[in-house]
Amino acid sequence: MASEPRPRWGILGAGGICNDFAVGIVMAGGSISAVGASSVAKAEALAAKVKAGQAHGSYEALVADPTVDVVYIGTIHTMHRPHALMALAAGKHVVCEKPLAVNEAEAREIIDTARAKGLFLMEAMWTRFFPLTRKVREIVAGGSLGKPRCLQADFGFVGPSDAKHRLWDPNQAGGGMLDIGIYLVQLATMIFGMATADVKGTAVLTEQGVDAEGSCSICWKDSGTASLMYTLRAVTPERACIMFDGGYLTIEGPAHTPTSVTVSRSDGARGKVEPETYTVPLPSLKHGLTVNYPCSEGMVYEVEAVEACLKAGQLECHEYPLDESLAVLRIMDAFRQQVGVFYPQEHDSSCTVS
Ligand SMILES: NC(=O)C1=CN([C@@H]2O[C@H](COP(=O)(O)OP(=O)(O)OC[C@H]3O[C@@H](n4cnc5c(N)ncnc54)[C@H](OP(=O)(O)O)[C@@H]3O)[C@@H](O)[C@H]2O)C=CC1
Ligand SMILES: O=C1OC[C@@H](O)[C@H](O)[C@H]1O
Repeated sequence: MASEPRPRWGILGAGGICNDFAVGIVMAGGSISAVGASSVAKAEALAAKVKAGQAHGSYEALVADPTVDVVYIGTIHTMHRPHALMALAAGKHVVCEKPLAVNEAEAREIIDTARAKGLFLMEAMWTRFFPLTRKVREIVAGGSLGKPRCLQADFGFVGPSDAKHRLWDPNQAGGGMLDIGIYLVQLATMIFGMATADVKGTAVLTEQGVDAEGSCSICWKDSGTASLMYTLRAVTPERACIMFDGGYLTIEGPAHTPTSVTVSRSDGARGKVEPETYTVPLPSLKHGLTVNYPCSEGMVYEVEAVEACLKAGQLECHEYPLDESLAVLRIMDAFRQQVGVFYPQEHDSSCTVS
């Protein structure tokens, strides 16, 4: 019996993560129809590497390409909204890098558009598709450790020395929360859910006014608390620990791309636990392919998950639903409001942090 054709991908952008996601498609045995970038030379360079059929010198040409079914958007944060809206307007399914948009209001506009058009949309929160993230969810839902009560997690690295880099630039919605704090917040919503939470934040801001380091405490009064710390100026273990009434679960660093998880069960005697470790190594890169970001070999899991959704005709992914993208942005909006990080585009559009 002939197998169904795979969805044909278009890669919008040719920067660091676009390469890595495209490598994930190649590793999944998928099909890349085209790459579209700000210049044809950039598009051609990536297209040659991942053996895409076409290279377009504009994003408009990419989304208009009839051989593209689903567009992956890997441009800077501030371009996610216009690029997602452009691809949806052209009738394409969309997978958009994290954060789905700069704030909740922008994300809502993208989501409403996708839903109105009956097109698939997902924020590319690749962590959700790692085998060990799925294992963590299974353990939490299974209830054998009891109820999750607290989460403690960190993510940090020393940011680029180039002061103009997107991470430091308010015009590109820089700062640590939207870039890496988001991984901690999505872990918290994965454990404690999407209900409205009380958010308390503190942060160190740069001279340009973006957050170089921050600490975010979240309280869901009926379920638990999260204590999250991120930094762009220190190396951290990038570990996460979920604490239950019957023990604790440690996701070893790098927790956003997990390869080792230890479950420590309490036998009832205070201070005594029985540890059990699960490991799943990263998949190997296919010959000749290279990635820009640590552990991007794991992009393949996300590609497989999206393709499974498309094959099943789903318009969103139950492992990272759009309402959860909104819940995460709501928390990040509240955090930014408290620590005083506002982006220029938020002053002159209706999309403001509420
Ligand atoms: N899932 C993950 O692990 C990771 C996700 N990301 C996410 O991916 C996105 C891109 O990050 P990254 O790949 O590191 O960034 P890069 O700077 O490497 O690439 C960003 C791309 O955005 C496009 N772009 C459009 N407008 C501008 C502009 N005004 N200035 C600069 N670039 C512009 C460019 O596309 P073109 O090539 O067409 O010129 C550029 O290549 C971010 O949203 C980030 O959060 C980043 C790293 C890891
Ligand atoms: O998503 C990400 O994960 C890895 C980081 O290095 C990068 O800055 C960020 O965008």
